[in-house]
Amino acid sequence: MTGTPSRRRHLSALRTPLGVVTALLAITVLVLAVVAPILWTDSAKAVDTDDILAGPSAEHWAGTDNLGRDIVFRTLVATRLSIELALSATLIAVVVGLVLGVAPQLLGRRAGRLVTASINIAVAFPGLLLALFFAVVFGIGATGAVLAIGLAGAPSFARLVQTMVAGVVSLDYVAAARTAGVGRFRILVRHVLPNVAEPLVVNATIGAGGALLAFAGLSFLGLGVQAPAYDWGRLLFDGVSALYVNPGAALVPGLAVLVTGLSFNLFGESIAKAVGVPTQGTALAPRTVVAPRRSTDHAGPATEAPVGGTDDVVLDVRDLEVAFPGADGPVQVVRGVTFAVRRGEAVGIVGESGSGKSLTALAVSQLVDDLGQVDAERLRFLGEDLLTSDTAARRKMLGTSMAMVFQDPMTSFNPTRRIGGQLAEVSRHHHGLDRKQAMARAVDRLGAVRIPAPERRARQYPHEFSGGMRQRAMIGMGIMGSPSLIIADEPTTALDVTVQQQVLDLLAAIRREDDVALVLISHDVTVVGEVCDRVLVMYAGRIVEDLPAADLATAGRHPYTQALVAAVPSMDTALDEPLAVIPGRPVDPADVPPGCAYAARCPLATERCRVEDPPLAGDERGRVACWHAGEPIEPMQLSTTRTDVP
Ligand SMILES: Nc1ncnc2c1ncn2[C@@H]1O[C@H](COP(=O)(O)OP(=O)(O)OP(=O)(O)O)[C@@H](O)[C@H]1O
Repeated sequence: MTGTPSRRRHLSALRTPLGVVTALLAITVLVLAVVAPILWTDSAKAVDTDDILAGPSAEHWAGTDNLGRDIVFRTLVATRLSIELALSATLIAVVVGLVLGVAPQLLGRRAGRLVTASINIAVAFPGLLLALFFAVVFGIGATGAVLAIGLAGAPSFARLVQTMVAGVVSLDYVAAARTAGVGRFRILVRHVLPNVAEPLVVNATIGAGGALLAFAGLSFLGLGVQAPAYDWGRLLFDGVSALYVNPGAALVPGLAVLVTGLSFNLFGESIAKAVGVPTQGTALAPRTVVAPRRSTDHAGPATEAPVGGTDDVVLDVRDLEVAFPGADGPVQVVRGVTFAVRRGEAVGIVGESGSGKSLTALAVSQLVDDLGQVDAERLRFLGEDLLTSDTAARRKMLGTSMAMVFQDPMTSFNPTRRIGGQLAEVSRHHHGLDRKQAMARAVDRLGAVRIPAPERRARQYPHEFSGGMRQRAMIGMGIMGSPSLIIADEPTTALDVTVQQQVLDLLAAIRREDDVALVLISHDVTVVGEVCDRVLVMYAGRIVEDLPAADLATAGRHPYTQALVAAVPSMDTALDEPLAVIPGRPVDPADVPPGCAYAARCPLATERCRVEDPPLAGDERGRVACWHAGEPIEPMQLSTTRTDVP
C-alpha cells in the first residue's frame, strides 16, 4: 500500500509554514531532552562562587544563578525533566479522560448519567484551580505536581472522548454491531476506540503544551519540583527571585517554557486542522445509548394472537409507541403500531418523511437512542419477548436471527477495519468459529452476495468498495448467521438506479432461497410494490392502511395511500412538468390534531374526521383506518404539483 489517506493528511500538515516551524521546534526539544543531560550535566552543575548572579558574558551567555551555575546549561539540561513531567501528566490526563469518557457507554443508564454530570461539573472548573487543589492533596513535589496536572486535565479529555464516542456510536456500523449482538465492551474496543484514537493523540500533543505551562505555574508557586532537582518551572522560580540582578536567570527558562509549550500546542493544532479532528474547544453535547425500557402502562394480555393468526410468525408487534422529550412534554412519533411478519414474508413500510417508518424498525431492532422511550403491549421476535431485560441469550438471538441493512453504505462499515474481518466478527462472536473458519465463512458470504473475487475483497477496507458493493457486503454481514428477518431501511436510496435493482434482486433472492422474512422501508412506493407481499402505509406515526402489495397501485382504500401512489411519476410524465406532490404538509408530531391526522390534507374529510380518529379496522382485504375508506376520489384531488404548494 502507498499510505493511508489519513497519513497523507498528516504529512500535508507539515507542509504549511506553521506546521514546519512548530514540528522542527518540537523535534529539537525532544532531541535536546535526550542529549542535553548526557552532554551538559557537568557544566550545569559547575559551581563558581566567584561569579554568583552574574549578568550575561561570553562565558555565561545568560549569566549565572545564586551559586554561579550557568543558566543556559541548566535550562538545556532541565529539558528532559520538564518534558518527562509534562508527558507523564498528559498521559495521566488522557488515560483517566479515556476511562471517564467511555464509562457512560459501558455503565448502565443511571451510572452513565452520573459520570456525565460529574465530568460536566469538573470541566466547568478552571484547570489551574483544580491543579492547585490536587497539588495540595498529593503534596508538594514532582510526583504531586504530575498527578495534580494530570487529573486536572482529565475532565476536558473525558468530555472530548465522550463527544467523539457519541459521534461514532450513532453510525450505522455500530448499530449493525449492536444488532449483531456484539457486547458494549467489544464494540468499544473494536469499533469505537480505533476511530477516536487519532483525534485523541492530536489533542494529547496540544495537551502536552498546556501541561508544560501548568508545570511552570505550579513551580512558580513553589508547588512543583523541589531542589536539588530542577525543571524549567523550578529554574523560573529561582530566577524570579534574582530578577533585578540577572533577568536572564528567569528569562531563559521562561522562554524555554513558552517556545516549547507553544510549539507543541500549535503543532497539534495544525495537524488537527489538516486531518479535520475536533479539539477540546469544539466539544458537543454528549449522548449515551441504552436499550429501550419495558412498557408498564401498556402491559396487555401476552397470550393474544398476533394480527392475522399465529402461524409462522417471526415478528409480532402490538401497540408500539416511541416518544422523545419535547419542549412541552414527550412527543409521540410512533403512535400505537400493530403488525406481524411471517416466515418468508416481505412487508414494505411506506410513508412520507417523518411518518415513523425508521423508528418503528429501530424499536424492533432495539436501536432507538437513549432519549427515546419505547413502549409496547407486545414486541416479540421468534417468540422471544424483546422488552425483557438485556440478556446475553436475547442479544445472541437478535445477532444471529435479525439483520439490519441501512441506507448509507458509507457509514455501514467501520472505516478502520477490513471488510472480511468485520464480517468474520459476527461468526467468531456468535457461532464460536475460530479466526480461520470465520474468515472462510466471510469469504463465502461475500461470494453469496455476488461480490466478485471475494477472497481478495475480504482483505480490503470499506473505502476500496463501491457504494453498491458496500451495500451488498452489508447484506452479506446480515447473512453470516441464518437470519429469519432482514430489516432494510431505505437500502437503495443512496445508490444509482442500476445498482438499486441489483441490491433489490439480491434481497429477493436471499428471501426466496432461505425463506427469510423482509421488512423493507422505503419512500419509493414502486420499489415496495415490486419487492413486497404486503405494504404498511404509515402517516403521522400510525399505520393507516395495511394491504396486499398487488393492490397498492390501484386498490388502496385510504386517501393517503392513493395520494402516495398518485404522486409517483409514471413513464408518461413529461420531463419538463413539475413533479406531483401530496397537497398540504405532513403533521408535526408535536402538534397532532384531534381526529384523523390526515384530515387537513384529505379531499374526503368531513366533520367526523376532524373530531373522531378512525380505528385501524381489519377485513379480508387488509386493514384501513378511514371513515371514508374506498370512497371514490377524483385523481385531480389526490396530488398537486410542487409549484402549487404554498
Ligand atoms: N432521535 C430523535 N429525537 C427526536 N425526534 C426524532 C428522533 N428520531 C426521529 N425523530 C422524529 O420522529 C419522527 C419520525 O422519524 P422517522 O425517522 O421514523 O421517520 P421516517 O418515516 O423514517 O422518515 P425518513 O423517511 O425521513 O427517514 C420524525 O418527526 C423525526 O423528526
